[in-house]
Amino acid sequence: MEVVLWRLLPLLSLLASFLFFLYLHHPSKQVSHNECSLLFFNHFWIISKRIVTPQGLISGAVEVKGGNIISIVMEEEWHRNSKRGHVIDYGEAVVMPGLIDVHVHLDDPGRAEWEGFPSGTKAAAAGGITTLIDMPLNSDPSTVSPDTLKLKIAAAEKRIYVDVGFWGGLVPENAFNASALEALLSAGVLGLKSFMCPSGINDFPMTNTSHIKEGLSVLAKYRRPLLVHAEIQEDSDSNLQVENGRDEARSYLTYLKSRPPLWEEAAIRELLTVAKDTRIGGLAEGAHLHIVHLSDASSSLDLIKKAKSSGDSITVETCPHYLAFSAEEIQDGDTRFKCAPPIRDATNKEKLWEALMEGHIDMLSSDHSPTIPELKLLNDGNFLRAWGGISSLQFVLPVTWSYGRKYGVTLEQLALWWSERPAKLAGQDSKGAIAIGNHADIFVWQPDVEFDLNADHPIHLKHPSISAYLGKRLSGKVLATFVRGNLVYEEGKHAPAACGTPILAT
Ligand SMILES: NC(=O)NC(NC(N)=O)C(=O)[O-]
Ligand SMILES: [Zn+2]
Ligand SMILES: [Zn+2]
Repeated sequence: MEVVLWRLLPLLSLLASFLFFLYLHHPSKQVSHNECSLLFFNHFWIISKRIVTPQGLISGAVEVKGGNIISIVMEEEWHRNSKRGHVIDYGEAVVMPGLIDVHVHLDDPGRAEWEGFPSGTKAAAAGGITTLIDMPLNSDPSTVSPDTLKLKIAAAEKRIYVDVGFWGGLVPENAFNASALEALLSAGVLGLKSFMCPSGINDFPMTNTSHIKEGLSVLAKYRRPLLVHAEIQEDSDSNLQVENGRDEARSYLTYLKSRPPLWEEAAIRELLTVAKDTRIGGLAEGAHLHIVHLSDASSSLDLIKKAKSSGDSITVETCPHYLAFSAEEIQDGDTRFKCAPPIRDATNKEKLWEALMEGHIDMLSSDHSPTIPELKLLNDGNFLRAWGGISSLQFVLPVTWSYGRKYGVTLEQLALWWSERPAKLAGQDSKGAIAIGNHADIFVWQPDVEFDLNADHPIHLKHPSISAYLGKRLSGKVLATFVRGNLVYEEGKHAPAACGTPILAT
């Protein structure tokens, strides 16, 4: 009897391992007691033939444990490797560092009906974005003090599916008050943001260069950036046309002429008078200036290039909508395309691509700035009165890729523009690259898979109808998104619980 038992033992243990395997892979077990992730494991390997690392594209495996990347091995080494754990093999699909979107308006708290943290961060996860930095305006109140930052953090609690940081507002009320700015920075905003023209939001008034100079001198101590909406309202013919008839107001050209490139150029010219303070040995050494959503690829860009070569600490972003669309294609009355600065002509678009490819534009951001469809005035089509802002968050990756292919955009460039440089701007040393020790913020996608962005497509944004990309055919399907090792999105499904981390600067 005893002998029989001994003989059966290997068989029994085989059966036990098989049952354990079934238990782990049973569909109902995919969602464990850990509701933050669609994956049961805390220690696992991601394998792919195409992993984008700072050293280039490799075929190999990324080991994730406790939310971090703990090792990266090449394919040859992997085959020699005997220590294995749970393995997810993505084959030819591309594994990249999660995108970091430094310019997002989620409008929460106070205007969550415009977007809000839950839908905004679900859309981000579905688009491969693992971290976003929320703008200080369009929420109510604006984030301009420690108390208003507290409201943001409270609103984000258990409602964010990806990591979220916050920019604070530099406004006339706090700009000349160094201790107020220090309190805001000490409370954890990653940097400040200001407008050189009216922002469209009453509790976020515009700043002039004196305010900005003061802001930079405080930011210098914290080594954090100032982001600037660089347009200065100059007189233009079409300012006078606001009261014109319905047809003029529906015409895209009327709107385009109301915000000429001169507005951007004038703002940047003024900005550069204080940007020199950021040079080594300057009054605000340690601070950094970042120009958001550049649209003008002519004189404005020339000024920025000159400032960079003079040693100013300055960077610039543009957005997918300036790279995808041109004024010529925008139909009159189609206010989905209204944003500031405006989308300019096709020649300008070509020059933006050229500047991006040549490295004069440092990074990309969505400037996702939605509202309720009623305020987009989609029926009326009045470009002068509609809310300005493009709705795009979930689609920035396929848009950059689809429209960039003819310019020869590479996967490494995508990682540079959408991960590495944004991480640096936001001071996130543990993010922005697939590297040992970093957070396991990773997404997996199939660049060649095309899809029609129509009503059948799962859109997680609160108001899909206002998206400028609706009706487009795009290339690049996101399969899976990991935030700090949690599988937060896979094939149309999100993790049950919202476990993103609010990021506060220390
Ligand atoms: N209040 C806004 O969200 N404005 C935004 N609007 C745009 N870009 O049209 C922006 O970033 O300037
Ligand atoms: Zn702006
Ligand atoms: Zn914005």
